[in-house]
Amino acid sequence: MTLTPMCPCLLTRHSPTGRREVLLGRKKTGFGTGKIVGLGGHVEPGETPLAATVREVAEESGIQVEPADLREAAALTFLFPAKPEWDMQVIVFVGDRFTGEARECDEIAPRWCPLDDLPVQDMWDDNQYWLLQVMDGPHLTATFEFAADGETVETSRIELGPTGIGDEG
Ligand SMILES: Nc1ncnc2c1[nH]c(=O)n2[C@H]1C[C@H](O)[C@@H](COP(=O)(O)OP(=O)(O)OP(=O)(O)O)O1
Repeated sequence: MTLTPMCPCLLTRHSPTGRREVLLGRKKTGFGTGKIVGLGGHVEPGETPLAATVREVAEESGIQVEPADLREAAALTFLFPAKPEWDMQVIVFVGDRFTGEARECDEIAPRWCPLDDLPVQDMWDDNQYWLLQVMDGPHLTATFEFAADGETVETSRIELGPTGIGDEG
């Protein structure tokens, strides 16, 4: 089984009215075009998931984040039995310290979304099972298996607890 390593990042802030928001973005190109996802992307060969996250956030939004200001929040496996070439190993990082204003690029249109009103209908189905849990909770390790439509989570296996998987590069 080959799992493509990916690294979505969830940056948060408080709006002027005190609402907590997370930086997501609508994908304009490539895999998952049209979906709203965390900023991030592929971990390149020889790169750690943390370094890839810092690089992808800067490339996709112009926002600068220091590695020390990110926390590994989850290690997720996405399995697509009907499309195994889509299988992924995803390390999710979260953080609330960064500099710069998010700007749109060719790949993605970033937008701040209230955590209490996420655009779930436009997000990957798996997000409903883990995204809010990882914002403040303990490290999460989980596997999601998608149905033949490539869209719907058919089974999920969630276990709590640190794994350290993101440190391995
Ligand atoms: N199922 C699911 N749940 C949550 N998040 C995601 C998925 N599938 C996903 O692809 N994602 C996330 C992971 C990444 O943050 C983005 C997709 O990144 P992508 O744009 O494909 O990666 P890049 O490396 O930027 O792309 P290219 O430059 O190679 O085109 O969505």
